[in-house]
Amino acid sequence: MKDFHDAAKGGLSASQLETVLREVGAERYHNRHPYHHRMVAGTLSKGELQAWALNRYCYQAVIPRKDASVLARAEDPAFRAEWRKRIEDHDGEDGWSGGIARWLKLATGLGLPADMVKSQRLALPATRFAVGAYLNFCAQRPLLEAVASSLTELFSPVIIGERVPAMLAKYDYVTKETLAYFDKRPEQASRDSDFALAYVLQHADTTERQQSVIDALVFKCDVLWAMLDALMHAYGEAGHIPPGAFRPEEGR
Ligand SMILES: O=C(O)c1cc(C(=O)O)c2c(n1)C(=O)C(=O)c1cc(C(=O)O)[nH]c1-2
Repeated sequence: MKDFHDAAKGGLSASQLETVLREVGAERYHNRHPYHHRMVAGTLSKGELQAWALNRYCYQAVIPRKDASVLARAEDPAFRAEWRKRIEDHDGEDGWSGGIARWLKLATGLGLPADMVKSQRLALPATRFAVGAYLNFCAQRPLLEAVASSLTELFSPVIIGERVPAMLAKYDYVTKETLAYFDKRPEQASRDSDFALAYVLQHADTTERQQSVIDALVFKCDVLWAMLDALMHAYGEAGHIPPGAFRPEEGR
């Protein structure tokens, strides 16, 4: 395992920086997590899949809020015009015709009541903390780091490409309609991450800034990783469901 804490030492060219950022993804993105491996192997119980969908809803719900905080600090109108597409993707025209609504459909398609998912009350404490940390990071760190923290999206088409066919093949109750959220994501993620990567490569123009964008991406991988760790601890072998959190009706 590579340690990225001084990966920018001595300064990097733009293409070297891009290489390091991609290495962060190759080593630390959540497609390497055992919960994901179990999902694509078809060995998660329905309760574990429901718990994943329920908890991931908290992440989906915070994305447009963190994007609004990025937008609020961007001084360049062209940057804002590009970045606001992210909010439109998730909220749609009326709040409930975009990605958040499609994620809700995914959760209800797995048998969860919409109100329960939307309330976020039964999410794991660690999910709420991880998602809150992402929101705070984007609100408090410099704009460049907030943009860099979105670069996990460079790798999301890969995990979606692993997840969707496997879920359709391995779980007979999962339908294409339930997974419609993912139909648009790879295209949206590529558009967004191309823009974010170009911005980061252009603006990370000192060794210090280069290290800060690498650290931001590592942090974001940790957010996604921590969410799957929490699911595994609660719903996997250990079975330590925290008080007040979602309890699958069926046993494992
Ligand atoms: O399915 C996934 O594994 C996955 C990962 C990520 C990501 O890498 O952050 C995002 C999404 N999905 C996603 O659907 C999404 O809208 C999204 C927005 C962002 C972001 O950081 O701005 N990441 C992601």
